[in-house]
Amino acid sequence: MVRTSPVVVITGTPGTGKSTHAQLLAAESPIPLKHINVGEIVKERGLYTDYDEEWQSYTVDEDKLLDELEPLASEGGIILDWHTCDMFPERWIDLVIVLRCNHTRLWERLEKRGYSLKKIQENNEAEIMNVILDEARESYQPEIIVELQSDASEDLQSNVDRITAWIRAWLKDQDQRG
Ligand SMILES: Nc1ncnc2c1ncn2[C@@H]1O[C@H](COP(=O)(O)OP(=O)(O)O)[C@@H](O)[C@H]1O
Repeated sequence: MVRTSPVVVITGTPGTGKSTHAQLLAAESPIPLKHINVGEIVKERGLYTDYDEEWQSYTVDEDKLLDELEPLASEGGIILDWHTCDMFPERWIDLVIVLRCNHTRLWERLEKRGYSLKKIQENNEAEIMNVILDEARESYQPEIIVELQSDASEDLQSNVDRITAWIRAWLKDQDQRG
């Protein structure tokens, strides 16, 4: 089944601005895009095997999660907002946005969110080490990966403008394919 609307992944270290971008993109997209906050779905629908107290995070049941997302992805017209991206089958994905944030700002955001020091350090280290960008590069073709800086609020609008421009081009390309 050929998708008539794209599947856009917005990924990045926690705190880089995934949900903020996803919400604005869903509001400004030229076609309806459903914002799927994957972390919320995992919690709400019990798509996990256990909860890791130390890291304050759920151990995701990958098979259950992919079964849950498969119909949405094949339909298209969704934004997959998650702090990891290597789990999604390549055939699902049309565009991968990797958000980046200056690690000092990221530290402040995660502190404000009330993360434990251990969790702040772990995520800060991941951002400095380009962990999510490397993960995206190992999982998808380079031409569908776009790295966007998300430090200041003006970045938000310019990033979403770039993504909506990409969506328009994708739609035109689909029309031409017939
Ligand atoms: N580009 C940006 N400029 C300034 N603040 C931002 C930006 N993107 C996100 N934020 C702020 O950073 C915090 C984390 O954003 P959020 O979207 O929840 O991140 P994530 O979903 O990646 O964990 C929020 O307080 C949000 O308002």
